[in-house]
Amino acid sequence: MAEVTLLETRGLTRRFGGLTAVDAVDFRLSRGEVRAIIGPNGAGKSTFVGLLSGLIAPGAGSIAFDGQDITRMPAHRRVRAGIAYTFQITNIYPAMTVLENAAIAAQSRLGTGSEAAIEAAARAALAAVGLSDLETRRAGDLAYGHQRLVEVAMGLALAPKLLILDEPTQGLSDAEIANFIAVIRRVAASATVLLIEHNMDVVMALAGRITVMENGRILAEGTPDQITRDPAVQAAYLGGAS
Ligand SMILES: Nc1ncnc2c1ncn2[C@@H]1O[C@H](COP(=O)(O)OP(=O)(O)OP(=O)(O)O)[C@@H](O)[C@H]1O
Repeated sequence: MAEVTLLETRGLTRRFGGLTAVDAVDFRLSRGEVRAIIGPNGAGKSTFVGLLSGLIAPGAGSIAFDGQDITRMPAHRRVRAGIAYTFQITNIYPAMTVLENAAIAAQSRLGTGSEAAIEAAARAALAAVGLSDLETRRAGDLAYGHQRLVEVAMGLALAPKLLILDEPTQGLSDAEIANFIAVIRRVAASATVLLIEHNMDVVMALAGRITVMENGRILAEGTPDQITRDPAVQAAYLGGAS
């Protein structure tokens, strides 16, 4: 089946003072993929996805998304264009219920028009992450792993074409990680997923393709199999550990 490009960067660059965090990156993501970005600390992964979401402005280069040049589009418009982004840190409204949190995200997509439609979209997002039973609980009272799932549900309630997750399994227990893998497999049926992930078990379980970053550049790209066998990747990142 022919691959359709959803997102493409050319020469994407961001410097912080003398440091080039993202260095002329050419990157392509196809519709329907689950792609993992891996690489050592400081490789530029978070900066790269920050450029994609619009939270960080590029110094040079371009970003095309869904056939449109979004290089200079502000972050809130990128969300409306179909890019949802969840952060490394929990980003929910703790005093509100789980359902209200998802509804806030759904409302930002659907507007204030139909309350029933907003609630239905919020409930569908909670069902997708397995949180339906907890919808009346205060989000701030939930266990950390469940709060992370609320965050993913908020992303899903935006009905994104692309869901970007920055270290989503950080701080989760093994059981929560197993559940998260199942959640993302479901999500991948309707959205393209771009995942920064340090846990290689999660990467291997989910990613169709892996992009390895080092020093702001793409060091390698390929299937999990190709990446684990790549000598340059082993030397730079996997350290022979896998
Ligand atoms: N706002 C900033 N100001 C100055 N330097 C920054 C800023 N943000 C990132 N950097 C630097 O840019 C480089 C890339 O950082 P980035 O957070 O993108 O890496 P990363 O691959 O996501 O790392 P980690 O896995 O630790 O999250 C690092 O050297 C970092 O210190």
